[in-house]
Amino acid sequence: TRSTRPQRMLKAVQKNGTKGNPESVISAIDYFCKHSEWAMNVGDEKGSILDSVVTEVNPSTVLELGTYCGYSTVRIARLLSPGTKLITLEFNPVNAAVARQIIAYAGLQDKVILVEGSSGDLIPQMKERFGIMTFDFIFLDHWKDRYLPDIKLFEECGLLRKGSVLLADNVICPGTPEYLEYVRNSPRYESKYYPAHLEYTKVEDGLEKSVFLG
Ligand SMILES: O=C(NCCCOCn1ccc2cnccc21)c1cc(-c2ccc(F)cc2)cc(O)c1O
Ligand SMILES: [Mg+2]
Repeated sequence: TRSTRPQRMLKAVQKNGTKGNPESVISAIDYFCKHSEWAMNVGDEKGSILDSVVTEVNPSTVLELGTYCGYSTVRIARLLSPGTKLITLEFNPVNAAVARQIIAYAGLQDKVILVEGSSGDLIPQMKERFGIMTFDFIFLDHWKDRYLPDIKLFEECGLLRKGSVLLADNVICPGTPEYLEYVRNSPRYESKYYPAHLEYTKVEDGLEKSVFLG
């Protein structure tokens, strides 16, 4: 059967990237998306904002919802302190298989735990399966209609602490209106919008950073 876009992206990384060099993997994916095929990675513009928030938080416990091809996984993992690992959830097994190879090509496989499944099933298992108490940093980049139910699940499962930072992609395009309304009106969060554009386009999009106040 015909290859998938993530599989073609992996080939481009292996051709144009340098093994063990995360920056070259990020550049190879951005080049592929700008010159060959658009793909729904967070991209370079929003990726720089992601980098700055991760650097500011310097998290010890990290969760990413929505691995896709591993682009943002590589962006985050390359900035983590030695010994820190990030957990990333991917629903689509074909994409997960590509992501594992892209993460390994970047040399970051020891900093990443990639779990296949849905957030609704896996979030309640975080404490028992991974020995997590609370998350310092969460990147939301999965089904846009799961952002709101999942933030409520984080609260119910006691996975947030005073100061936990949630960063959400695509709050304008495709959009997460119910999530935005919740975090911007809840007294339990301090939220800030970072304007940008949909990856590799001129379409308006942005990231919403929300700090849990306890
Ligand atoms: O849809 C998007 N992402 C989500 C993928 C599936 O995620 C499924 N998934 C991954 C873990 C996971 C865990 N639990 C449940 C579902 C779970 C997404 C879409 C666009 C986009 C914007 C404009 C367009 F014209 C077309 C597409 C841009 C983005 O940046 C995105 O992130
Ligand atoms: Mg996204």
